[in-house]
Amino acid sequence: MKNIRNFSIIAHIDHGKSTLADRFIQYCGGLEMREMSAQVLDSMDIEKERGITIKAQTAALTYKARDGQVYNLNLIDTPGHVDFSYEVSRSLSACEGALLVVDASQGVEAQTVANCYTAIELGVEVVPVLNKIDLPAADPDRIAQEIEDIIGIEAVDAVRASAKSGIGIEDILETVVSKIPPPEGNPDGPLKALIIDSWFDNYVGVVMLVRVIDGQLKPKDKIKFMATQAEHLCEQVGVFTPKSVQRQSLNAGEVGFVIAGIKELKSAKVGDTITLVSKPAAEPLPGFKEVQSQVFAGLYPVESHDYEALRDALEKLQLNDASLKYEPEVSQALGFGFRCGFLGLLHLEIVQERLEREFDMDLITTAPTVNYEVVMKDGTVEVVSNPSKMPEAGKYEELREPIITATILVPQDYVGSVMTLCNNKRGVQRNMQYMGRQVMLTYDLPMNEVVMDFFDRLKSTSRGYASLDYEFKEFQASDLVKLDVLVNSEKVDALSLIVHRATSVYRGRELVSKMRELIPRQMFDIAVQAAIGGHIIARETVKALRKNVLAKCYGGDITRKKKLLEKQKAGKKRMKQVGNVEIPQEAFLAILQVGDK
Ligand SMILES: Nc1nc2c(ncn2[C@@H]2O[C@H](COP(=O)(O)OP(=O)(O)OP(=O)(O)O)[C@@H](O)[C@H]2O)c(=O)[nH]1
Repeated sequence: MKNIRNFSIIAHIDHGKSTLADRFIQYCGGLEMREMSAQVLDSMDIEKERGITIKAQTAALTYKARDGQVYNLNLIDTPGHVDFSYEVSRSLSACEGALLVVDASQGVEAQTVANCYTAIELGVEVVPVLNKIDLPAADPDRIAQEIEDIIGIEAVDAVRASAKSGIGIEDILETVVSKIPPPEGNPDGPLKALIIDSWFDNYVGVVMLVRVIDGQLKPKDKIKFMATQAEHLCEQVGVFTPKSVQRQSLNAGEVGFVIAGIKELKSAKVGDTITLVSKPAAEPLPGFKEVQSQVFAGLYPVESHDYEALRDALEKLQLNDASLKYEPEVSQALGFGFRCGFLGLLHLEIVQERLEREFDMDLITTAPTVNYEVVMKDGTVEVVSNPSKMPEAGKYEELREPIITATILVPQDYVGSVMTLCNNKRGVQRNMQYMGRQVMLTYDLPMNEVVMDFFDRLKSTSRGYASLDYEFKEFQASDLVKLDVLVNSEKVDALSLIVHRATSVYRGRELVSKMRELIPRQMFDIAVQAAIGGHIIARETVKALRKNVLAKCYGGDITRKKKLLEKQKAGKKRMKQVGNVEIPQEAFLAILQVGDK
């Protein structure tokens, strides 16, 4: 075990984690620099197109160090986005060390800070690396100081590297060997293996990436999942190099994959402990958690006959994404669809995009919402995630909304505007700390304000410099009201919103005025109204159309006429007929464009 090193890379999105990982693979695989084209590296990363690593990948590397010994380096990749913090914590707890990769031209971001703290709490050795030193704007000395100020670890001597040009790669690997401790564990104890990640493979079923803490795991062993109590027969074990290579066994201290003929991802939950039926461990490894959806939205097919296809697509996506939840839902306005639960906004965006691109679905997505707790008169608590299902005012005792604690890291110049933004979003300041050039702000914020447009606004008020990390804190009673939208006097359930009373009138007005811009003119006047508890608070009219689209092409040119009709048809795709009015997708998300008072 003394020649094993298990480590992860903590880095903010785009700071170069994937590029660096590819370099390690290249270096340890013994390939010459010139043999490794950019394309080869890129093809290993299926998530490249989006630029975000979602599924943790791993690689077992063999490294001959300067001391002449051969080391077994297990690199465990971690997702880099705020929505996946639970996965990050599980990956980190499978490691003894983590490389903190910071872009030497950008500096430390809130997400990296949060992940570093998680690592430090888990007792993981954090080793800083300054990447992208090839960039003219790189200022490694200043960034090293920043790491010391903000994270509080020694960084002045951090390796200066460029993953892109291959500078400092060997130095990093040497630091991994010298600074990160080898794994400890009992090779003869009862098996305890932590599931770091799991995904579905069409040929072999569920593949689990595990870290064996104690004991040994071999094919034909009868295994048991301690959280779900399910039992399976281990069929195959092996490691990724990053190609999969079968092994006779996985031993204490090692990282590798396990295949056990499991058909459903939900039987192999990230964070669960695998043990042997014949010699079970007394207790599971700490830290297991059921992941909970934080953000919800309705997804509806534009064409109602695509409903079954949408169900199939969601089912397929769920095979590989256990955190995606969905259940059928009927909307008066939109017909049959699904209410889906996501880990966060980015997760929602990814799912939506995959449905549209990979499954060719035309969807109407409703504005994202959160879970509310409704305390009924009889004291029971109901959880409601769809605003249109919210009971009428007066029927319940109290409404509670989820509050998150947000950590924002921002350069001093933008502190003022970020604080204004947080206040507008009903934030309560908890802390403010100066750390070198940066300021760390801690706010309690209502999650429903954050899912709206908080992230975009944070970026725009700080010119992209502020970074955010958040975690759920608690449900808190709040004075919330339901805002309904009526189109030609018909209530459109899919447009209902929950808003705070203080801003409800303003939001209602802004919303209908935005919708007036977004709903195309039709052959008749369309009244768009906002109502709270039956009272109309705002009204706008989309005036009837006087000309038709073909009026522009006086007679003659048939191709031009066709083109216009085609264009109109394409534009129609993402519209939904509500009553006799066609409402485009953007109008369902109009609330996201409503600013603050
Ligand atoms: N100039 C320069 N660019 C780099 C370096 N390392 C990475 N990059 C570039 O930075 C961008 C992001 O790199 P990635 O490796 O994809 O970053 P990542 O942290 O893995 O990003 P996610 O996968 O989104 O988490 C890419 O365009 C890389 O080519 C470096 O050392 N120097």
